[in-house]
Amino acid sequence: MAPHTEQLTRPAVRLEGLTRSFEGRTVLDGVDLEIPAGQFVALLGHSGSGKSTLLRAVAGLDHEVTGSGRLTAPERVSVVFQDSRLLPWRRILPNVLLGLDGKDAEERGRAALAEVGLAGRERAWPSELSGGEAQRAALARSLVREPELLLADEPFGALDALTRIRMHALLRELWKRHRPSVLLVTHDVDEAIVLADRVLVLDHGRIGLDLTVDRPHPRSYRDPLLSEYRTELLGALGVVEDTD
Ligand SMILES: Nc1ncnc2c1ncn2[C@@H]1O[C@H](COP(=O)(O)OP(=O)(O)OP(=O)(O)O)[C@@H](O)[C@H]1O
Repeated sequence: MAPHTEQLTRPAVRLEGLTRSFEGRTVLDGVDLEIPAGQFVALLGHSGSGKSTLLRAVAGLDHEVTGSGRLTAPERVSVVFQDSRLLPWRRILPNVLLGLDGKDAEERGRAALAEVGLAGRERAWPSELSGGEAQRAALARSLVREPELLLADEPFGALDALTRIRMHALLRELWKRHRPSVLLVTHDVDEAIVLADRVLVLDHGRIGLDLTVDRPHPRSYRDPLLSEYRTELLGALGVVEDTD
């Protein structure tokens, strides 16, 4: 996988007045958003606030949905979901290579698996992988396509706490090496502030808070300076912290 060497100055993603409704109910109500190329962004919001709807719109996966507005996204977009969506009847390497052709595809697939720590597991079946390993394979399948934009919808939501922390480090490492723009949907405020350089809160169909997290990486959950960001984000989500 070659890193993106060119530094693009145009925004990778631009939403202008994006609306989406279901059965007459407005979920996205004129969202305006620009994500510069290479930026790592997290999107928070209450359950049902429209995070996945926004992500699906950017991914171009919502053709049948009622809506309006303008949306610009890069050509090469990869999506990672909460479940790995590996095909159970294919081994790991063919899963990673799905839909790819070209002479060097296999070599790239093997390199991607090595990058996510799955060297030697190319011939394993998806059922033989742990949840964390399956998500690693899903990341390899995304990154082997050299996306300009990586969309991730709760990719670590089903993993145990320790595996999540390892996956955070891996995702950040992969981002550093390949520099796609990232839009990470999560429920987890700590995940957002540990990983992302900008955190958005979706509220009543719009971006209610747009927060730049200006702390060096790697970040620790225990960093007291992150607690100000946490408080501000929880406030935007309407959660009052217990100060006892
Ligand atoms: N295809 C659909 N048909 C009807 N309603 C839908 C559809 N997709 C989403 N919705 C509704 O739109 C609202 C926003 O859903 P969405 O999945 O985007 O929220 P979310 O913020 O991602 O939620 P969660 O955090 O619980 O995953 C919800 O009320 C949901 O029921």
